[in-house]
Amino acid sequence: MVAHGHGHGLTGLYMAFPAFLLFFQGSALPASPLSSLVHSNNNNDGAILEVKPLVYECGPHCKCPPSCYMRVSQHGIKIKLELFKTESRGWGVRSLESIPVGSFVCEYAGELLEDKQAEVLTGKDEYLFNLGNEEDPFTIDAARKGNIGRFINHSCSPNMYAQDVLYEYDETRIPHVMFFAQEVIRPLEELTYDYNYKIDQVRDSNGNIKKKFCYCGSAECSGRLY
Ligand SMILES: C[S@@+](CC[C@H](N)C(=O)[O-])C[C@H]1O[C@@H](n2cnc3c(N)ncnc32)[C@H](O)[C@@H]1O
Repeated sequence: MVAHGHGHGLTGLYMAFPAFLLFFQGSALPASPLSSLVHSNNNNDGAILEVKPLVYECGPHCKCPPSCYMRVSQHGIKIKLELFKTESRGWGVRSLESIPVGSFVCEYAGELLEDKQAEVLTGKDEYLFNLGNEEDPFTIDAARKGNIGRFINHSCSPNMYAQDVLYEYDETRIPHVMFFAQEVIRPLEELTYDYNYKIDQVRDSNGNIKKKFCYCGSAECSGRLY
């Protein structure tokens, strides 16, 4: 399987789609979600300035209003984004406006797969995002259903990071994957994140190492996506 994703560089990404919601019906929230919040570097403007292992936002069980500053990424895309054709990497996504550092940009939406399901998918693995739990791996598949997040390309010098976020349930194996700006992003600059592949670790169904060149154009480019 070829999926990009968190930390492990195994292989791809996910929004709350119906299958996922059904799966989580009845999941319990922690007794006090606020007590589990990662507060540091989350300022009153709703900016998260560096990636955290996990961020709890306020959820349906909190008494705070929808405008609460602990509801950073759950209201959807607020920035004008544009899909455009890149020269060498297919479709890409750029912002039509300036994005302040730490701002929420968009979610990676798709269907939730158990890793075993993902393994049997063939030919459509470029839209897989691995949620990164080694023992209980889940994958977000944006091949058939997804949002604009599925068109965001990889860069070896990315301007966004993927942040795990929970708010409406407490299932740490299946967080929302939310993209935040890790620097000020200028208008018309392409949005990118690090797919986190490990070179020579991606294999085809026969066990042969797969190679893909990286065309991110960064001065720090490693030359290979995987
Ligand atoms: C999640 S999709 C991104 C959207 C894709 N460009 C499209 O047109 O649908 C991932 C695929 O985009 C291409 N891609 C993304 N970043 C790339 C990069 N830096 N260099 C080369 N190809 C890239 C690869 O084909 C990769 O498998």
